[in-house]
Amino acid sequence: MREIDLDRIGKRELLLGRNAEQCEVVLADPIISKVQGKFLMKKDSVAYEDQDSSNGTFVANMGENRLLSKKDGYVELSDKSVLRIGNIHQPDQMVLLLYRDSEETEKWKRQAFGLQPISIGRDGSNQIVLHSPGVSKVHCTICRQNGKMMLYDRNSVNGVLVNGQPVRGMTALQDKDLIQILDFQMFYTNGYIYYRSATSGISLYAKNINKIVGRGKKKKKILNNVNCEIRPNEFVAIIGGSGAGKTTLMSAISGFDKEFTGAVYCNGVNLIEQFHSLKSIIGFVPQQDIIYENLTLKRMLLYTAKLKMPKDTQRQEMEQRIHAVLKMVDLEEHQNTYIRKLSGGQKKRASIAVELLADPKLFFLDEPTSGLDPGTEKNLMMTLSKLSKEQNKTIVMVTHTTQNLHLCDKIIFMGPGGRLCFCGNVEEAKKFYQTDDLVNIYNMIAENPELWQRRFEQSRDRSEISGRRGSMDETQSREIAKKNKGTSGFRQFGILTGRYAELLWNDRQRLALLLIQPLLIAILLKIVADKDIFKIYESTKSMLFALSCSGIWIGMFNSIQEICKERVILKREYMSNLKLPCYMMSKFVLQALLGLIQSIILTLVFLSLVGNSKKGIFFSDFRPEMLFTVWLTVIASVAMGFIISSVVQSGDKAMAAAPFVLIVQLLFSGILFTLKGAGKIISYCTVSRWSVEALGSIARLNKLDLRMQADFPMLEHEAESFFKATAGHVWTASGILILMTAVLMVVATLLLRNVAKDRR
Ligand SMILES: Nc1ncnc2c1ncn2[C@@H]1O[C@H](COP(=O)(O)OP(=O)(O)OP(=O)(O)O)[C@@H](O)[C@H]1O
Repeated sequence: MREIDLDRIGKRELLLGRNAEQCEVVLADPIISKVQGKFLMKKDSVAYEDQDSSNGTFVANMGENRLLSKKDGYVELSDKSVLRIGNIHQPDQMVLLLYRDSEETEKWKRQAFGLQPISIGRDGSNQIVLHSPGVSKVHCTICRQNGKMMLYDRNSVNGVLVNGQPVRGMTALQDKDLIQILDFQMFYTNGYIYYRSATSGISLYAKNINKIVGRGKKKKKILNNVNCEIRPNEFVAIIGGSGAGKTTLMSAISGFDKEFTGAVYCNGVNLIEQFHSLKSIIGFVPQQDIIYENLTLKRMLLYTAKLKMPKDTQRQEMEQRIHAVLKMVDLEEHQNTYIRKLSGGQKKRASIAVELLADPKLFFLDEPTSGLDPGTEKNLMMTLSKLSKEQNKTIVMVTHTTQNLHLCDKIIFMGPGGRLCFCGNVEEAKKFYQTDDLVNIYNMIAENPELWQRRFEQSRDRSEISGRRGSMDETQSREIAKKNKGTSGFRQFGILTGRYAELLWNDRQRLALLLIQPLLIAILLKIVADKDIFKIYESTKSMLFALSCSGIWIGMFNSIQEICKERVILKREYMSNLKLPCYMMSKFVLQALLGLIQSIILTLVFLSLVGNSKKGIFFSDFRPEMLFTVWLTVIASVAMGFIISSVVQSGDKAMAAAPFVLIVQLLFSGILFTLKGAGKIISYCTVSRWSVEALGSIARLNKLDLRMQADFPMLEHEAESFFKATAGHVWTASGILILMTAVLMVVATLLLRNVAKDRR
């Protein structure tokens, strides 16, 4: 294995071949032609052209996988592009060239195969140790079996790619195979694994990005043919006027918005197609904070670590990582402070800390400096700049500020209509726009964005190599590697339930209100209740209806804001690895528990206040049965609340939708009106109907005297099938309430999938 530093040769054009007299890069291998290819060293990048070699050059680069010949012209190389020369099906007759674009601080190491298998993982006991929280303790092993080298994925969280293809369980390794774990690249040849235990950063290349929204006359282009390149470990700011498409561009190049045309390559791999494999190396901090106000900073980070880090991560390792991350964002002394008590700038840094936990190599931030004072803003920019250089991170942020842009390696200037009007460093921008003040550029672009977009493209084309774009348009997409098992469902459910319980508990004031509410309602019900309740039909029926409505009210208001208020955090976690059914179940289980306590307070206090007890359908006392029915009413209403909460984007909108749902429950319960036709059908779908039906049956309404019977004893009380006092009937009504709850929860979970489409 040889390493060749192309920059050090110091020429613009470098020939690659066997002939030492002609070529600057000499590979004395018979597979290589005398002059095989040519590297063109540009200011920011390197391109390669095959020189009519006898074997051609096979390129695997930014979605391309093809054999090059001279007529293909130059191909732009990106970081970690792979060139293969010779017979790619016979590795012993093939030369493998890996192109790395970033500064390498570490030499390639090699691990020889002995009798024992080679294990690769995060833990120090492995032969090859990869230092990244996203790597599992023992990620994979390679061993000799029946004369073959076999690679076994040890059920790792983030999987292994061999030659760009995900390994499912195991695969046989061939000589010169490339093994990739997150952004660690290794290769196998001649009985050795060559690797680097430090990563070298992620490059990003956006090609021909267009995005159109709206239909008909409202159709508009919000990204207009954007092309840009971000090199490993660069700190990049996307700037431009309001509505210029900064956030839209960032969502597209981060893979968080997939609805655009064009392609984004992350270290040469198509980001959208391989998002599932790559998402663990991506961090995204949206405009709103992605932290829970009612947790302490450390607890927040601990829950996130449990969700994001591999399940074999020990508590001590998590603590160490949390400590390291808090240090990076300078919040160590606030680790035990409740997030609600942190300042705006500290909260922003806390959101960054949450994302840093999984050690993302590609980090996106949407307006992290908005609302910060100039000092805090500068500190944050310096922190980000330091992170990009010291922690090998490629950082892209949207910002409105022009104050500290000199800290960035590159600025991307967006103009109205989603036009890219500049991409380069601050000094180059000033030179291009012939101004000393970046603020002037905003005005110049606003006046004529088309002109500046055209000028910038022309200036770029002059320094580009003709044919580059054309050749890349023939991109062949690779198979999607859907491999990210993440934390198991049960584990996630446990973590999310723990976090939600802590959040409920920490908001003591709200919890107290939720528990006092049923007590007050029970007292109010007693005040309006007739003395002859449970003796006279009419007053009992009205009271049971009121009890049922109270249950519906309590359940819905428990849950109606619980999802929408944390939608931004949910979106971020969902895009990472959160499983929505686990999330919904964690909410439901705790809401059901809370609902049980509220039902106990409401039912038992009310029944003891009215002082009547009766024989139940199943037991000698009807109270447990009444309580159970009220509880079923509450949890079905909790599920109704979840439906509203998963559809709307904010608590205000959820509260605005609530009266409509409650009115439907009142009108179609079958108590206030005699329903026929469509009304009857709707009533079958209401919680109130089945709740009152079960309560009325348990209270044996059919057997109670009508009020008129006091004056006219011969009058008969006709039994209604609605309140048939049989065990079967009570079971049916209760079963329907349970079924409704299950259906509503499934619908709410399905609806919640739209969270991925939220704009921010
Ligand atoms: N899904 C969408 N439907 C309709 N219009 C959209 C959609 N997404 C974005 N836009 C529009 O596209 C334009 C660019 O939006 P974007 O949020 O990217 O701008 P921005 O540069 O980040 O603005 P700001 O600096 O104000 O946050 C805006 O005019 C916005 O209204």
